[in-house]
Amino acid sequence: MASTSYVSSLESSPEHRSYYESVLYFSTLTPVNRMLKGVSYVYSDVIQHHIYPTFTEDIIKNTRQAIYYRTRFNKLRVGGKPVKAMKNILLSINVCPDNSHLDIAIGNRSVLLYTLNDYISALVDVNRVLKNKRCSKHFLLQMEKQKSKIVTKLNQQLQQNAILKKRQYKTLTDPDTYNAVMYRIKQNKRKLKYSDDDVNVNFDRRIPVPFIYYENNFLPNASAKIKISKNQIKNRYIEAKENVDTGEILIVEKPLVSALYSEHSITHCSNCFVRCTSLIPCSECSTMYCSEACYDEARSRYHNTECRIFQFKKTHKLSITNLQLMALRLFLIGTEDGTLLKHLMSDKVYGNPCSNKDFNFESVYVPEDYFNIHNLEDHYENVNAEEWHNFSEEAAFLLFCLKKISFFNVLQTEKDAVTLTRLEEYVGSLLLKFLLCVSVNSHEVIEFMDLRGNNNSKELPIGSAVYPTLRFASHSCCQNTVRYFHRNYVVVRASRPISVGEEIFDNYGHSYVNSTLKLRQKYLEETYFFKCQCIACIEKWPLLEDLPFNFAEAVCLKPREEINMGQIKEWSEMYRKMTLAYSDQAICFCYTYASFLYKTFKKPFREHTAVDFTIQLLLSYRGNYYDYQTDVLFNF
Ligand SMILES: C[S@@+](CC[C@H](N)C(=O)[O-])C[C@H]1O[C@@H](n2cnc3c(N)ncnc32)[C@H](O)[C@@H]1O
Repeated sequence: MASTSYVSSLESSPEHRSYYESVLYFSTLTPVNRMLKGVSYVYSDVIQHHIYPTFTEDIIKNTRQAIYYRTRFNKLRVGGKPVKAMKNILLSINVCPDNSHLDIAIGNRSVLLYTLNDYISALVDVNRVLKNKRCSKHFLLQMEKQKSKIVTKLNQQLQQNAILKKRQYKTLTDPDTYNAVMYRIKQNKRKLKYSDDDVNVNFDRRIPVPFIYYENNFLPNASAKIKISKNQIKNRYIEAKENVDTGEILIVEKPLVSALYSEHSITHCSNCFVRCTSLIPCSECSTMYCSEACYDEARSRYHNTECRIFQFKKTHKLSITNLQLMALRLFLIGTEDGTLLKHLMSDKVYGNPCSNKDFNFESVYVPEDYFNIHNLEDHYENVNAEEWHNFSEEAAFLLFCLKKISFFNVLQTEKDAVTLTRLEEYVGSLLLKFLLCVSVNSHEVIEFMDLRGNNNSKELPIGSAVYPTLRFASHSCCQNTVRYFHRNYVVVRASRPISVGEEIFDNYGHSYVNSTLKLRQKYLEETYFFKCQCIACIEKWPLLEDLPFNFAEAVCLKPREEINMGQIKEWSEMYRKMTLAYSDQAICFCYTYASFLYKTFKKPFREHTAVDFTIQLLLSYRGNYYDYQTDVLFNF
C-alpha cells in the first residue's frame, strides 16, 4: 500500500475549499458535467479532510481479542447472563481469525444455544466444529457428547409437537383460534426439520417464499398478468395485462443489491437477512453469514472486493452508509468486479454514465446485465447543486477506498495519486450515478416482531434493497398492492381487484391515510422528483380519522337496493371478531371482504382502509415474522 505518495501529493494540494464555494461551483455546471467531473472536483478535499488523518491499514482479525471476549463470555454464561454472554461470544467469533480458536468459540456458543433451547442452531455449530477437526481431541469429544444431547432434545420436541397438535385439536372450538394455533404448530414443525449432520442450514424455516403461479416470459420474477409499459410522465411503470384478483401474487424476487443496517450485523445474515443465532464470520473481515452457501454467494457477487475495503478498521469507524454500500455493490456486480470496466468505458453508450439506453421491452429481462443496471432511473437532471456536491463526496470516498485496496493497480492504471486517471474518473462517475440510482430505487426491508409480552407488535427495518422488477412500480398514495419480505426477498400481492390496463402501484412511504397532502407531496417531490397525481391527491382525500365509517354513509358504486346489506352486516361482524394472527382462513376471508368492499363502495371509506391494514398485518406473519415467546431472539 503506497500511502506515502498521498502525503507528498496532499502536501501540495490546494487549501481546503469551503462547502459553499464547492456548492456554488456545482451550481455552475451542467448536469452532465456534474456527473462526469463531480468526483474529481471534490476528491482531494475528501481525502484530505475526512480520511487521510485517520486512515491506516489495520486488520480487524485478532486472536488475542477473540480469547478476551471468550473469557468474558464464560464468566457471563456461568453468572446467568445469557444475553450479554451471547454478545461476547459473537464478538469473539467476529474478530477471530479462521483457526482453532474460532471453532472453540463456535463450540462454546453451541453450549449456550442449547441452554436457550435453540437446538437446531446448537446442532449446526457443533457440526461445524466436528467437521473442521481443528480443536484438541478432548474438545472434539465434548462436542460429540453435546451433539448427542442436542439430537435427543430435538427428537423429544418433535414428539411433543405431535402431542400438542392432538390436544389442541380436542380443546379448540373457535375455528379462527384453532387455525391460528395450527399455523404456529406448522411453523414450529418446519423449524424442527433437520438432519443430524446439518451445517448449511436454511434458517428461514417458517413459510417458504411463495411461487409465482403464472410465469411471465419476459420478467422472470413476475406474474404473467403484468408487464412494463412506458409513458412521458412516469417513464417506465407496471401495468396489468389481465384482470388480477385480490391477494394474487404479482412479484416475488431477490434483491439486485441489498445492505443490512449495521445495527443488525451480529443478529442477521449480511447476505440474505435471515435472523440467525449461529452466524459465521467472513474469514477476512467482520461480515457475518448464516451459512457457507450465503458466504459463497456474497463472495461470488461483490464481497471479494468489498471485503478488502472492510478490512481497514478505520474505514469501519468512518462507516460506509447503506446507500454507499449498495452503490458500491451495484458497481461491482454491474462491472463484474471491474473486469468489464475498460470495455464499458470505451463503449459509445456506456462510456457516458448519463446516456439513456432504454429498457428492452421485447427481450427477457436479466437483472444483473450491465444494460439493466445502467438503465435504472437516476434523475441526474433534477438533482440540485447541494445534493450533487454531497453525492460527489460520497462517491469520492468510495473511489478512495477502491484506490486504497489497489483495485486500480490490478487494472494497470497509475498508482495512488490525487489527480485521477481517466479510468478512475470514469469509475468515480459510475459510483456517483449508482448513488443517485439507489436513492430513488431502494426499498426498506422489514421484519415483523410480535412482542405479545408487552402487548405490542412492531415493524423493524433491518436493511435496504433494490429490487429488479419492483423498481419499475410507480407510487400512489392509495396503492393497490401490499408487500412483505421473506429474508430479503420481496413478495408483492394485489390488495384489491385490479382490472386489465390499470397501473400497478406501490407506496413509497407516505399514504393518504396517515400523511397530509402537503406533507406527502413535499416528500415525493424532494425525494423522487415528481408531483403525485394519484386519485387521493387529486380528490384531496381526508386522513383516516375523517373518513366516513358508517355503511349507511358510504357512497355506493351500484344502486343501493342491489346491495345485499344482510351479507355486509354478517361479513363486517365476522371481520370484527377475527383473531389477528395468520391463518389461511383469515387471509382468504380478508381477500373476499376487500374485493367485495372495493367493488361495492367508492373510495375513500374507512372500512377499505381497515381491511387493507389487516391484510398487511396478516401477511407480515407470513414473512419475516418473529415471536418473542417462542423464538430465541437477541437485540444487542
Ligand atoms: C422507483 S422509480 C419507478 C420507475 C421509473 N418510472 C423508471 O422508469 O425507472 C421512481 C421514479 O418513478 C417516477 N414516478 C413514480 N411514481 C410516479 C407517479 N405517481 N407520478 C409520476 N412519476 C412517478 C418518478 O420519476 C420517480 O422518481
